[in-house]
Amino acid sequence: MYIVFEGIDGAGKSTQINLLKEFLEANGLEVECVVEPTDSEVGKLIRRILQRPDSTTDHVQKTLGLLFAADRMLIMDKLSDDKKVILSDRSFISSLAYQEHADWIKVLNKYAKKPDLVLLLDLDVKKSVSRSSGEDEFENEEFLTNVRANYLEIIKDFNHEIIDANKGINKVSSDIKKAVAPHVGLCKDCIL
Ligand SMILES: Nc1ncnc2c1ncn2[C@@H]1O[C@H](COP(=O)(O)OP(=O)(O)O)[C@@H](O)[C@H]1O
Ligand SMILES: Cc1cn([C@H]2C[C@H](O)[C@@H](COP(=O)(O)OP(=O)(O)O)O2)c(=O)[nH]c1=O
Repeated sequence: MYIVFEGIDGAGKSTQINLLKEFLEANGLEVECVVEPTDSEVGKLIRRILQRPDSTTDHVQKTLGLLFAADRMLIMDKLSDDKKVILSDRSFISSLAYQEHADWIKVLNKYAKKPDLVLLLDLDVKKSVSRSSGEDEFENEEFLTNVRANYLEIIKDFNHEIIDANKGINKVSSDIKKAVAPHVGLCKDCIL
């Protein structure tokens, strides 16, 4: 089971992945977490490029589209372990939302694993900017407004749940557990 967390920067993906992992493990499931960009050589290069002042310009975005697709191929074996619940912080859906040029990005990611479930943590852009470190050029209001709109459109093509990420951490966590429970054979009504 490959469950992907998506959302703009600061939406709470890593916080919620940790909470869901604890919950699933307490219910006897084997869980593995992955993060994109990864800690591979390609992932390290991506993180450097994300900090360039011109990172949101068209050619740098296309460069990132290529690198993200390569980085994700390096974790394909891990994502394909059907005995585990894989919780992923981002996927090729991030490339569709951030890098745009949808047809080209789809071709580049032809061999990327398709998620069984996408949880879109939908956060107000202003909250995202105030939560983020400000280190990356990506974390600006205009850019993220566009990314959020892209997500709401793209997500329709996938089995998904939209989670209101503006709520407190515990409420978001309980909404996520309720959304995931039926997919992993747990009782939705047993979650507070
Ligand atoms: N529901 C929430 N309400 C308020 N702050 C939150 C919430 N979820 C996460 N945060 C805080 O926002 C910041 C970004 O959260 P994080 O989980 O790293 O987001 P992401 O992985 O999506 O970038 C962290 O400081 C985290 O503690
Ligand atoms: C996976 C992926 C991430 N990104 C961007 C989104 C983030 O701004 C950045 C990842 O940086 P990161 O600091 O990990 O952000 P977050 O905590 O919000 O996930 O890379 C893309 O533009 N395309 C992609 O395909």
